[in-house]
Order: sequence, then C-alpha cells, then structure tokens
Amino acid sequence: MKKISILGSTGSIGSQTLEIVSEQGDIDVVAMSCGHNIGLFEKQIRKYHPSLVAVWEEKDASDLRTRIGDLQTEVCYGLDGLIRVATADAAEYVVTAIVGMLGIRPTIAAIKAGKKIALANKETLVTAGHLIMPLAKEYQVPILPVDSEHSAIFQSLNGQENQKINKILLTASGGPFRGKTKEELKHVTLQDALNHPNWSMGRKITVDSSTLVNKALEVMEAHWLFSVDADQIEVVVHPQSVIHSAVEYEDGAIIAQLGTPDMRLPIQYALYYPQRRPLSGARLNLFELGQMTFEKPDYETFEGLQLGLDAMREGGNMPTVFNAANERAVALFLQEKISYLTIAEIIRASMEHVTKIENPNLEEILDTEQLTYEFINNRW
Ligand SMILES: NC(=O)C1=CN([C@@H]2O[C@H](COP(=O)(O)OP(=O)(O)OC[C@H]3O[C@@H](n4cnc5c(N)ncnc54)[C@H](OP(=O)(O)O)[C@@H]3O)[C@@H](O)[C@H]2O)C=CC1
Ligand SMILES: CC(=O)[C@@H](O)[C@H](O)COP(=O)(O)O
Ligand SMILES: [Mn+2]
Repeated sequence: MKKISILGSTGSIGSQTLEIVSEQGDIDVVAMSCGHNIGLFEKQIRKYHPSLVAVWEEKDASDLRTRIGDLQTEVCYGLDGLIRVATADAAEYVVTAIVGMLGIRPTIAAIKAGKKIALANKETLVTAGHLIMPLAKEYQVPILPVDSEHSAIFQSLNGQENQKINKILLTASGGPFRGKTKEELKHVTLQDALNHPNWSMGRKITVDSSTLVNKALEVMEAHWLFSVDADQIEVVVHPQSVIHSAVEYEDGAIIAQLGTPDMRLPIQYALYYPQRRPLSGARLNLFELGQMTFEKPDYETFEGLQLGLDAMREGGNMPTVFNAANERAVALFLQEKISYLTIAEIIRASMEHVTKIENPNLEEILDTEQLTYEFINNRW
C-alpha cells in the first residue's frame, strides 16, 4: 500500500485526490487536514479512515471530536496540526492541496521529514522556491508537480532532469474574459469571474485564472521546478485547454502532453510516477475537437500577468509581495468588497510600497506577507 497525507482534503484538488484513492484501491490515507468544512471532512474521515486529522480552528476541532467520537482518529488543529499531518510518520507522500502561502511551513516540515511532495500549492514555490528546492535536494525528496501545466512539462521531459531545452510553452486558457478590454472589465461580477471556460476548481484559483495572475504564478512555479529562466518560458493562450503545456528541445522538437481538462490525471501521475496507471473518464477526441487555436496574451488588459513577471524579474521578496497582495485582493473580491480591476491595483500598489529584500529567509518571507497585508488593510 502507498501511504499518503493530504493537506486540504476538502478542496477541489484534495477531493480529486481522494477519488484517485478510491479508484486505485492501493493507497492508504494516513492523515489529512481541512480548513472549516468539517461536514464534508467528517464524511471523508468515515470513508478513508485516517488515524490523524487537522482542522484550522480549535472550536472546529472540538466539534469534530464530538462528531467522530466513535472512531479512533486523533484530531488536532492550527498550524501545528497542519505540520503534524504533513509529517505523519507512516506517510510516504504529502499532497499539498491547501491554498495559499499557509502551505509554506507544512511543506518545509514535510521535506525535512523526508516525505515526497505532490505539489499543487503553487503559492509555496512562488514565495519560497529558493528555500524549498535546495531543501528538497538536501533531503533527497522529489517535488512532483500536480499543477496541470507543470505535470504536462514534467511528462514532456519524461521525468529526466537537466535536459537541455530551448524553452517551455506554458499554455493558458485566457480565462472567462479573454478578448475583453479593460473598459469592459470595469463592471464584471464575481459570478462572471468564477465562470471558468474549461476547468472546475477552487474559488481563489478560478479568480486567478480570470486575471491571468494564475499564469504569472505558474511561470514562477515552472522557473523553480524546472530551473529555467523567465525568458525561456513563453505563455501561449490556448482557449481549448487541450495542450496542457509543452517543451521545445534544442533541435526544435516540441513535445507536449494533451488531454481533457481533468486534474485526476496529474494527481495520479505525481503519486505513481514513473508508472502510468489506467484512469477512468472521458478521453480526448480530436475529431470532436476539430481545431486548436493559439494567441499571445494581452499583457495590458491583464495587468496581473505583467506585474507577476515584473516581480519575478525583480526577485528577492517581490514574488512574495505579489502573491500576498493577490491573495488578500482576491479574498476581498470574493467577499464582494472590491471591484474586479482593484485586484491588479492592489497588487501594483503593494509592489510599489513594500521594501525589497534580496534573498529573504523564511522569517523575512512571512514578515513580507504581514507587511503586505497591513498595507492593504490600511488602504482598502
Ligand atoms: N483546483 C485545481 O484544479 C488546481 C489547483 N491548484 C492549486 O492547488 C491548491 C488548492 O487549490 P483548490 O483545491 O482549487 O482550492 P480549494 O479552495 O478548493 O481547497 C483549498 C483547501 O485548503 C483548505 N484550507 C483553506 N484555508 C485553510 C486554513 N486556514 N487552514 C487549513 N486548511 C485550509 C480548504 O479547507 P476548507 O474548504 O475545509 O476550508 C481546502 O481543503 C492551490 O494552491 C491552487 O492554486 C493547482 C492546479 C489546479
Ligand atoms: C487546472 C490547472 O492547472 C489550472 O491552474 C488551470 O491551468 C487554470 O487555467 P488557466 O489559468 O490557464 O485559465
Ligand atoms: Mn495550472
């Protein structure tokens, strides 16, 4: 049996990881965590029998203990709880399906405990990639990409590190507002932004896809995962989301991974790599698809993409400022407290405000996050 822990089992990636567990039948979930959705969490605990679980708040932990008093499962909470789940003794893999920078410390703890990381939580690499990647090397644990584009790149590289490549072609759907002008984006609603054309995902990443901030985060994620510079990563808008990304080799050959928009494949690939396993579900039918199209991104209208690339080029703690500002701005947008275009405005203002730190350590990254939040809280 393969033994795994899941950080964020109640979310989109977490739930699909559990679908893989059910379908494959040879994975044991030894520990898992959620935030606040303890109704769904209880059902998952009863079905998958982890021996350790964590929730975010103490009151939810005590509620959950009452709900599952008939089981042997230990319930813990808070950051310590997340770290306990991430380092659970029996686990060989940790699926980081939690959203946001909150994933940094549990991921670091998991690496130090020698766990293989199936990484969905891109915010951790964006903000702390310079700490995470060397740490993973030191502890000899693989960071296996779950993000669909990065899994596609990983598959196109055939798992071999240090292959000489010309560039990565990172595909983007373009989101629900592809082709719109800035003027037209002034009055789009939360429901409009949550209406992704191809993928069904958590709310935060769905908004990120609509602003193309997701693509900026993914460029940074690819930089850390595959040791490529910014100018070797080309964002290609591909509205059908069929080519999940590609690699151009030195001889001009382009190798890509294609498929239906189904995150279960990259999750399964990460957990079984280098093995491929059967997987249920719809197959890509090229005749039904008919055609694939490609466009350049509109960096002016989707300012978040340009700001992310600027933050990456600036380096230091700027990706953290970019990411933290986006996390807070998207949270405000999800609460319908700010308008859509204010997301990019908040990111830009934060990047102008927060002082740059070269090569930040973990404490400085977390301080930068707090400073960014304080700046935003005082102004919006
Ligand atoms: N969804 C997708 O298809 C893809 C997602 N990703 C990345 O994967 C990560 C997860 O995304 P997704 O599954 O969509 O997100 P969801 O919002 O669907 O799920 C997030 C998970 O994190 C948990 N969580 C949130 N806040 C806390 C907290 N304070 N303490 C503990 N747990 C918490 C949630 O718990 P609860 O709901 O119980 O509060 C939930 O289990 C993100 O980094 C995203 O960018 C990458 C590629 C594709
Ligand atoms: C499924 C997945 O990996 C998402 O990150 C997806 O890429 C979002 O699509 P776009 O950001 O390309 O709209
Ligand atoms: Mn992606």
